Amino acid sequence: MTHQTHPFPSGTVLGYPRIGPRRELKKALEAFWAGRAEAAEVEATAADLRRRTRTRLAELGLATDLPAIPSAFSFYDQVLDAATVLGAVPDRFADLVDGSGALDLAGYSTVARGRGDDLPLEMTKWFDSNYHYLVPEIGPGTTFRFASDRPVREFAEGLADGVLTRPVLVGPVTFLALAKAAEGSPEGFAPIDRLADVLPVYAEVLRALRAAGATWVQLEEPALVSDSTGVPADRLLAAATEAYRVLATDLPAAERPSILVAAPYGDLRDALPVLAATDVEGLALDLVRGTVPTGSVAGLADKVVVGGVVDGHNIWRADLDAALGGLERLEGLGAHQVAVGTSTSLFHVPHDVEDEPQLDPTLRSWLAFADQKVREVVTLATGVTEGREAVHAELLAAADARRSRAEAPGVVRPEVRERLGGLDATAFRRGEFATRQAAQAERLGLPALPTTTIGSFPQTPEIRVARAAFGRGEISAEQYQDEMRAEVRRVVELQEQIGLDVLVHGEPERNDMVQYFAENLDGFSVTQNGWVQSYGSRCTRPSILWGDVSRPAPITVPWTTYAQSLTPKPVKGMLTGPVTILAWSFVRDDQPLADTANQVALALRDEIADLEAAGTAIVQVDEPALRELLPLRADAHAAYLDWSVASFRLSTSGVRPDTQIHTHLCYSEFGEIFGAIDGLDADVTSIEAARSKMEILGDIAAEGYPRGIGPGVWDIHSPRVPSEAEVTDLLASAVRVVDPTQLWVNPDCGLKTRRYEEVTPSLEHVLAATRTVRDSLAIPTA
Ligand code: MET
Ligand SMILES: [Zn+2]
Repeated sequence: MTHQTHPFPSGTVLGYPRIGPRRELKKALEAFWAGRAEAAEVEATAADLRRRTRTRLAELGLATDLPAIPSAFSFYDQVLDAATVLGAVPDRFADLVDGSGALDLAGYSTVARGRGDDLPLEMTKWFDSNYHYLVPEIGPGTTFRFASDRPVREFAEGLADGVLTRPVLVGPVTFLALAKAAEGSPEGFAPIDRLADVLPVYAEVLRALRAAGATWVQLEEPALVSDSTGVPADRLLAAATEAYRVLATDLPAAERPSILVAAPYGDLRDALPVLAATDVEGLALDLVRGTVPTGSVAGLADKVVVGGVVDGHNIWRADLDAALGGLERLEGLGAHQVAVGTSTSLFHVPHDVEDEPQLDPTLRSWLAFADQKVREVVTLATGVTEGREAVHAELLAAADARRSRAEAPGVVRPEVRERLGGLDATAFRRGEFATRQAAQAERLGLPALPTTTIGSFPQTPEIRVARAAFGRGEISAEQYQDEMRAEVRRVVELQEQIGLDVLVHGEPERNDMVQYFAENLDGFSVTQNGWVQSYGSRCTRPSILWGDVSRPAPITVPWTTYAQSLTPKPVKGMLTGPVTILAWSFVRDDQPLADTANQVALALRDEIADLEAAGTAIVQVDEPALRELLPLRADAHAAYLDWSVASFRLSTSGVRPDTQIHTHLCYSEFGEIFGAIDGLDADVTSIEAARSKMEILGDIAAEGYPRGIGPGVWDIHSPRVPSEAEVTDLLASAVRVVDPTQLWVNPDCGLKTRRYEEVTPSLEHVLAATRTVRDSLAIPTA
């Protein structure tokens, strides 16, 4: 040992759900934002949640006298928290900080949510998860200071309760790698340029934590497992060396807690030897996505290595035997101590399987939510310290669960496998686009710049009330269906009044675009309380894809054909694509994702065939999550894009040339995967574009993309109603870049989160703008 390391527990988790088993934090925050609760009430709810978390984790077997229990609470987002600690608040919110640079809960909420014309911090996906973080804005002039001692207070709160926790902070390299250059930054500036200026503040935080009694701190550095942060690899590695020289070497060990650098979501690769060569006392490795390093790694001899063998990102029970094997190999690397951990924080999974009494007991026996995963960690830690015999019964039970999973009816269905195995290349290919284009033009007779929407119309309180009543058995299936049909009729009439060209039924019957299909396909189950945080107070309830997938009966056909019966205009059928269904569910881990995606694709293919047979001329298959599952490592991109594009094509290639296939993409930057979008071979692609002022169109024009494209002309993420002039400008800029015969007109995304007060005038403006631009083109309208 070159210097003193504080004792570390034999088992730990990197983080735990923060929103509460019954979404208590969500409810408290939303009441506060709505003016129905005081900040002090939210603080009290949060303190209570933190206390319950500590108590629960201790009950489940994590140590309280060694820093096994993370102190990783957040009111909204951990990246915003780091910005708050560093005092890095954008200038437009400068009035919200007090004399010492701190934000109160109201100010913190405003930075997260915006006010009037002051836009909130931008939100984007956290690594390859479905969690969204807030993007810090850092410029050359951003001042950093130790502005919020919240992490210190929360640590002290645990200590006062008799629990020695381990504070968790986003590390300096990741914080800067995920930040964006503040507006007005000079060309070539990158936030990582400010590393030397944030490190002294991190050092102060570490000193304060030590003074409060913390023995270990966890600094999260997932940027080091990714090629996708925009910071070149050599720059990231140099930053890691510099950061941990300043924090671990220059700052003497006696003046700070021991440092655990955590690298969730993947393999450190070249960053492992770099981190191992620093004086940090511990490294947490993701051994679910990554592997145990082979060969020797210099510098591990005086370090604690946390082997993240329990998957923090999915819900299946661990293969405890294999996990122990991995930990044994890890011990072979000669670290000072090997501890057991989760691969990532557990905030990606729900709290407790016991909260799902309605789930099939066999399925339930295969699952591990956060609490079950803590038990797995504790079991494995016993196995490591006392030997396999000490946990013999637990190993057997885990093996039994896996066997039951492999053998249970529905997990492997020969008819599904045979059908997939029997496919040849033609199942993935449509005919020539030119032929399709001519046939579709003839069948549809649409005007230039056809107008449409993305699918959903507002989910009104009445719809939600009816769905809840139906769920509770208070109204019959017929009553529910009648109410939804009445809504479809209203939506169709509204679209006709506004003058849209291609109509939708409005999706009132869908609670969620993935769960709806999960509920109607074999191979899926849905939970009652399985909420996970998506961003801020928003949660989703991912479905569980556990078995071979097939479609027992048509799903959307009755809704689409009913809508079509009400209007002579074409009504688009609406489906969610295979990649998005996978991305927003907990997916089986016992076969390649590509195979699972193709099973979903075949079920959708059948649905599309039924829609086509029922007379539907246009079918849209949404793939908003196509970019989200893109692997963090560049060398894995090609294989991913191959199977994801193939599954979309498998779902859509069974149609006649005169049936028009649309797809819809949103939520992220698609420029990077433009080739894949082209590869989908959809006749028309609608894509989020309003906020970026149609940036994507440049790529499209440059690539010579031949098919239809509908760049969003209305940013539906805010309640703002765009003016007719604004939409006209966007469309006018679009027709300058793209051949007008390819152009469609639509909003950025579905309208389900908006209200009719916004939707009706916005769509009217879109239609008026379209007429203006059509006239200016002098293309005859049909
Ligand atoms: C997140 S993409 C949403 C697409 C879906 N068809 C909707 O309009 O809601
Ligand atoms: Zn969308």
